Amino acid sequence: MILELDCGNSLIKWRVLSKIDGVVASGIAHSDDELLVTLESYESLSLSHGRLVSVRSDLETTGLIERLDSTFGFSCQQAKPVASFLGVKNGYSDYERLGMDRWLALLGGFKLAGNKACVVIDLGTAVTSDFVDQIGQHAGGFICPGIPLMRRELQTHTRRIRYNPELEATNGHPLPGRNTMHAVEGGCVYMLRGFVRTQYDLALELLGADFAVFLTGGDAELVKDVIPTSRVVPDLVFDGLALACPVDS
Ligand SMILES: Nc1ncnc2c1ncn2[C@@H]1O[C@H](COP(=O)(O)OP(=O)(O)OP(=O)(O)O)[C@@H](O)[C@H]1O
Ligand SMILES: CC(C)(CO)[C@@H](O)C(=O)NCCC(=O)O
Ligand SMILES: [K+]
Repeated sequence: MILELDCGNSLIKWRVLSKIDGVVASGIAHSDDELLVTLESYESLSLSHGRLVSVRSDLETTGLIERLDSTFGFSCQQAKPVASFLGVKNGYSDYERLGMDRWLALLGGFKLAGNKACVVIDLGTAVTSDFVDQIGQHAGGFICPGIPLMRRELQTHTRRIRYNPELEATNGHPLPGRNTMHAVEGGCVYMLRGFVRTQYDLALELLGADFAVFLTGGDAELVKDVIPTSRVVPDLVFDGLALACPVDS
């Protein structure tokens, strides 16, 4: 079985693939410790390979790889930056600086689009967009705060925005807020929706009319109706990870 890890800034998303049954287990962990404890608690998992993408520091990432090796006895492959792969050309002036989660989602998106132009928007802690044209040239993209960061900044830099967001999850398409919590949570959703709309307009200019739009990340559902032709692909980063780190055997 193959362990796949997406180590983001706030969470580690993990899943386990079996050759025969596909995804047999998945979850999120808030720390390396939690991840290892969780994985060890599954008696039915026999992990033989691992692959990982990380936007964390090299020190943190190597630390996790070493702990996985000593606990389970396999060395986890790490997706590393490359200038081009599978027909996609990294558009950053310094390709190593492009977040690996963005690069993998882009590889996954271009393949899913049938090697055609696409826009990939990842709505998580941070929100990112990336554009790739029909010949696989990545044009670059944008990074902006996602809902958790917007919410936290408002609470940190004002005196009277105080509420517990856990009381009510951000909802789909809110009406004007009649209390602070609804005003902020709804406002953040509209910020994302506005961003997604502008990315679509920009894609029309940059890519012409024929492009696919893929949405991924925890908040993709909140914006999907902004672009009716868009597809929500929750595992796009994992799809890209499998392309970048194939496991044979
Ligand atoms: N089960 C869940 N756990 C955590 N966040 C969730 C969950 N379901 C939806 N969300 C939403 O998803 C967003 C986080 O998305 P995602 O997990 O894609 O973040 P991320 O950018 O990958 O984070 P990281 O910085 O860890 O990479 C949050 O705004 C949160 O509201
Ligand atoms: C933008 C994030 C934080 C999104 O997870 C990640 O892709 C990252 O750390 N990127 C490095 C900076 C860049 O992509 O330009
Ligand atoms: K992410």
